[in-house]
Amino acid sequence: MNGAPLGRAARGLPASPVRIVHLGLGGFSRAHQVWATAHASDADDWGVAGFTGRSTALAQRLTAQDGLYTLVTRAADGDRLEVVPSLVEARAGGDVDRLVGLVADPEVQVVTLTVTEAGYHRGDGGADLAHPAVAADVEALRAGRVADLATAPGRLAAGLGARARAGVAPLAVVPCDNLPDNAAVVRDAVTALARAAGDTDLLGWLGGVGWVTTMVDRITPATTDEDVADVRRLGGYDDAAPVVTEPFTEWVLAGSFPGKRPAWESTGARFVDDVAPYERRKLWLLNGGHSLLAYVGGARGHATVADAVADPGCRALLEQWWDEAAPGLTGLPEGDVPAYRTALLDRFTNPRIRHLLAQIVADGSQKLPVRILPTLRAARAEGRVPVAAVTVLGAWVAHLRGHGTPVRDAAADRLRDLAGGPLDRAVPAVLGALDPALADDPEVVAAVRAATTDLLP
Ligand SMILES: NC(=O)c1ccc[n+]([C@@H]2O[C@H](COP(=O)([O-])OP(=O)(O)OC[C@H]3O[C@@H](n4cnc5c(N)ncnc54)[C@H](O)[C@@H]3O)[C@@H](O)[C@H]2O)c1
Ligand SMILES: O=P(O)(O)OC[C@@H](O)[C@@H](O)[C@H](O)[C@H](O)CO
Repeated sequence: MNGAPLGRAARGLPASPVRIVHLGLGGFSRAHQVWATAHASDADDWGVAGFTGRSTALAQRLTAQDGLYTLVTRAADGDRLEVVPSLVEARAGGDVDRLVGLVADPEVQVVTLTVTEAGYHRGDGGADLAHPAVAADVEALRAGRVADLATAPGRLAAGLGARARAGVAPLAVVPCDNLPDNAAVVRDAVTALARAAGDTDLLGWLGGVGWVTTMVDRITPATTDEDVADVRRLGGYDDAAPVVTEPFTEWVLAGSFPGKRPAWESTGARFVDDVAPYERRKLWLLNGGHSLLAYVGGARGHATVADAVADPGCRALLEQWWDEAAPGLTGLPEGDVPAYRTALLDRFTNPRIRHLLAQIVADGSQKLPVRILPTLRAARAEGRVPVAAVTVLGAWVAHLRGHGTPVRDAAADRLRDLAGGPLDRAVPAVLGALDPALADDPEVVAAVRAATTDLLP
C-alpha cells in the first residue's frame, strides 16, 4: 500500500457511540445494514460494533483504519465511492468477552446478524444440539466458559443471558440472512441452547426481546484484490477492506423494537406487518435464480452470474423458473412481481458486478430447501413436475459429483458420499438429504436423474 491511509482524524469523522452489535461482519453487512445506519437521519447516534464469525484478518484490517471502509456502488455505467463511518469497532468473532459485555450494555439497543444460513445451526426444536460445535457451546454456556463459545446462537445466548442477569431492558434482535422467518430461526436457536444449558434466567427473559424478521436485498460479491486496487486508483487512498455492491437495495422489516432504533425508514427501509410475501418473492426469484445459475451455469462452464445469464440456455431456464415460482407469490401489490423480474434481469446482467458462481454454490443443503423446494412441493401437490426446479436439483447432484464449481457445504463430506456411485442410487440419496418425501416420489427422482444425466459430460 502506498496511498494515503484511511483514518477518522484525517477525515474528520468522529466515532458514534456503540448502540448496535453486529454478528457476522463481512461484505454484505457493510453494504446493507451498516450503510443504512450511516444514511439514517439520526446516524450520529448509532455506532456499530461488528464481530466476524471466526476470522481475525478482516477485523485487523478494519481496526487499522478506525473501522472506516469504502463502499463502491458499481452501476453498469460507473462506480461511486463513499467512506462509511458507522462501523466504530471491528472485532474477531473469538473476542466473545467483548461481545457479551456489549450485548449487556444498556446503551446497546439492537443486535443484527449476517452469519450465513448455516451459522444458525437449525435443527428440530430450534437447534441441531447433536452438532459437535453446538453441543460444545451448551457445555460452555453451562460452565460459564464464555471465551470458548464458537457458534452464533451460543455467543448471542451468552450476551443476552448477561443482559438479563444485569437487569438491563431487552433489546431487538434483527437477523439479516436469507432465511424465511429469520427472527423465529434465531429466537428458536437461542432458546434451544438456553434450555439445553439450563439457563432459566435467560429463558424467562427472552420473551421480552424484540425478534424482528427482515427481508434483505443487495447483491454484494466477495471483495477481491482488484477491488482494493480500484479504490486506490479511483479514490487516491488506500483501503484494505472495501466492499463493492450494486445500486439496488431493499430492506423490509416486521417486528417490534423494545428500545430505540435508527431511523432506517429515512433510508428507504420499510416496516410492515408481514414480511413473508416479500421474503418469498426475494428468496424464490433472486436467490432461487442465483442457485439455478450457479449450479446449471457452473456445469456449463460459466464463472459469474452475468456470464451465465448471457447464455441463452441458462436465461431461458431462469425465465422458466420464474414462471414456475410466480403463482406462489401472493400477498404483494399488483404488478410487483413483473416489476421485480424486470429489475432482476437488469441486476443479473450488470456486467461490472463480478458475482462468482463459486461463492453462490456454497451450502446448497441449507439454501435449496428455502429457495426451490416450496415451488416444487406446490407443483407436486397439483401432480406437475416443474422442469426448472428439478433441473436445479439435477445440477446440484452433478455439482456434488464434482462437476462444475467446487463443492463448499457445511455437510460436504456426507453429500459427496451420497452423490457418488450409480445415479440410480445417488439421486434418491441426495434428494432424501433435502427431504425424504422427494426420494419417495418416483416422478421427481426420474426427472432429477434425467437432468443430472444431461449436465454430466
Ligand atoms: N452477499 C450478498 O449479496 C448477501 C445479500 C443478502 C443477504 N446476505 C446474507 O448475508 C450472509 C453473509 O454474506 P456476506 O456476503 O457478508 O459473506 P461474508 O463471507 O463476507 O461474511 C460472512 C460472515 O459470517 C461469518 N460466518 C460464516 N460462517 C459462519 C458460521 N457458521 N457461524 C458464524 N458466523 C459465520 C463470517 O466469519 C463472516 O463474518 C449470507 O450468507 C446471506 O445470508 C448476503
Ligand atoms: O449470500 P448467500 O450465500 O445466501 O447467497 C448467495 C446469493 O444468492 C446472495 O448473496 C444474493 O446475492 C443476495 O441475497 C442478494 O440480495
